[in-house]
Amino acid sequence: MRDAAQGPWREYTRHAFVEGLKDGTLPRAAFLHYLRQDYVFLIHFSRAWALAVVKSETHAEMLTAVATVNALVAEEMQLHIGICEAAGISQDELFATPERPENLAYTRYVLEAGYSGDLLDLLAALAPCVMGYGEIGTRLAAEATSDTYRDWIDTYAGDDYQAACRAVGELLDSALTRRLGADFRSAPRWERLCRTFRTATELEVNFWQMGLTP
Ligand SMILES: Cc1ncc(CO)c(N)n1
Repeated sequence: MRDAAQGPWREYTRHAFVEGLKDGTLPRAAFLHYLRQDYVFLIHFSRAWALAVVKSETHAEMLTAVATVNALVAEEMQLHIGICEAAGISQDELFATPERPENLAYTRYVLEAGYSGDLLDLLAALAPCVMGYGEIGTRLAAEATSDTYRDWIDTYAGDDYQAACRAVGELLDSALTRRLGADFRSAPRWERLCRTFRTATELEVNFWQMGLTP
């Protein structure tokens, strides 16, 4: 799926916003604005993973989806709450953040993929978010030249997040095999799933771009 989205994937994982996190040149105001939007993003992203529980067909699928909901709500959103609190933004203020259109477009696209499709359609839309941040985290942990955004980088480079990426990768592989067969890349649906993955990747690029314009 990533091979089918090469151009957008590179724009996503090497966006100017990401490079600013790496070398610490990203303005603090842009980072906090992004983080507030991302908190709202994670609310809807958690809802989409909860929909993955609804669309599961096996206990193993349910387990991974439920673990992802928990990791988002109990861990990743805590990072946002903690950083914002330290910057003087209360939880009430954070929760009341007005949603930017780029944010709304992305999360509702993902939810819609799940509402009208099956688990595969939903996972194809969810995968770029999970896997992209996993890639960005490991690269920045190795290449960062500043400690300014170290907390953020360490969250995505850390063992917990990386383990979640592996679990989601295994879920996607097994869900594809179960529904389309071992040769799922030759199935008629494959191309459309790749297109969904690509669109979600493009929406990630727009999300970073939004982050640069508070
Ligand atoms: C926009 C966006 N994509 C992916 C992630 C990773 O969960 C995130 N926190 N925000």
